[in-house]
Amino acid sequence: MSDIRVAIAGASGRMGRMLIEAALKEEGVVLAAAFDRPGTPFVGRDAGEMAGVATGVMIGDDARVAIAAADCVIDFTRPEGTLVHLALARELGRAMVIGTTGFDAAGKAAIAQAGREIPVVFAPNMAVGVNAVFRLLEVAARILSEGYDVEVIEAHHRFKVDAPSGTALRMGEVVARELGRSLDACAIYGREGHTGERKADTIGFSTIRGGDVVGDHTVLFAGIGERIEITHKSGSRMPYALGSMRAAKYLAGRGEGLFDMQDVLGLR
Ligand SMILES: NC(=O)C1=CN([C@@H]2O[C@H](COP(=O)(O)OP(=O)(O)OC[C@H]3O[C@@H](n4cnc5c(N)ncnc54)[C@H](OP(=O)(O)O)[C@@H]3O)[C@@H](O)[C@H]2O)C=CC1
Ligand SMILES: O=C(O)C1=N[C@H](C(=O)O)C[C@H](O)C1
Repeated sequence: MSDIRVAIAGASGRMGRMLIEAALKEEGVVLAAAFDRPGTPFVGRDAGEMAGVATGVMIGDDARVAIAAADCVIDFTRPEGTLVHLALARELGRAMVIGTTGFDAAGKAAIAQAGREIPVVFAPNMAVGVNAVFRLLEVAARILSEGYDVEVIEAHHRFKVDAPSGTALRMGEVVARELGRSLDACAIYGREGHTGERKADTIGFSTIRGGDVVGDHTVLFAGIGERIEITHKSGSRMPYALGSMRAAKYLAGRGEGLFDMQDVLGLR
């Protein structure tokens, strides 16, 4: 199989930099382009500069030119940016890996629609460990389906703009599905004042924001007399970037379809 040529969106962002570093190291992946919003100070500089490598690939500000130069665009930006890049990938017939979180229902529908024309991996967390936790949660929810209250607790850095995290929401969805519930119907996103007793069959979410926390997630199953906690802690963003490289390679030569990291890792 020939190398997959990737374009990195949001090249100067926290994930963009990590993705460039990973793409430069990953066998079977070639960094074809890197781009960011017009006006971003890094536009016009070498994409490898922050990783201390001269690549000859300059950070551009024209998404169309960058996406056209690649087989696959990897996007960790913001929903509004990702949807513009998605439209370009559709028009140009390019594959796309989407790590951005915080989409509304219309955004998710646009991604599903694009998956009917181009190959797309869309996942709230590309780390192998988190995807293993999704499977562990299915087992835990099945065994602890009676008499245990489910709470999802997540912590992230002060710069994160969406809450709860995409990963926390997916954890809630995994548990809700296993328990035969709809997350939309049973999620509680905050408590304040006289809340009354906790209702059985709800799934609660708690969000912590502070400092430089990369990303911690815990699902708590709280019973009478015992508690079970399943926790994942990120110490670096590199596992997200390496997972994204696996996702890009998974899409190489593949036809249209909407996939997630469970597909990429063969966990279905
Ligand atoms: N799926 C996963 O495994 C992971 C997902 N994420 C998600 O990835 C996303 C990015 O996170 P992070 O790297 O920390 O964020 P940053 O804010 O550090 O980077 C975002 C980048 O996207 C650019 N950008 C912002 N808005 C737009 C837009 N409208 N159009 C085009 N580009 C835009 C920013 O440019 P500028 O600086 O000019 O605003 C910046 O370069 C978030 O949604 C986060 O939740 C993060 C880690 C792992
Ligand atoms: O914004 C982040 O940093 C992260 N976002 C993703 C999410 O919302 O789940 C993944 C990871 O937790 C880091």
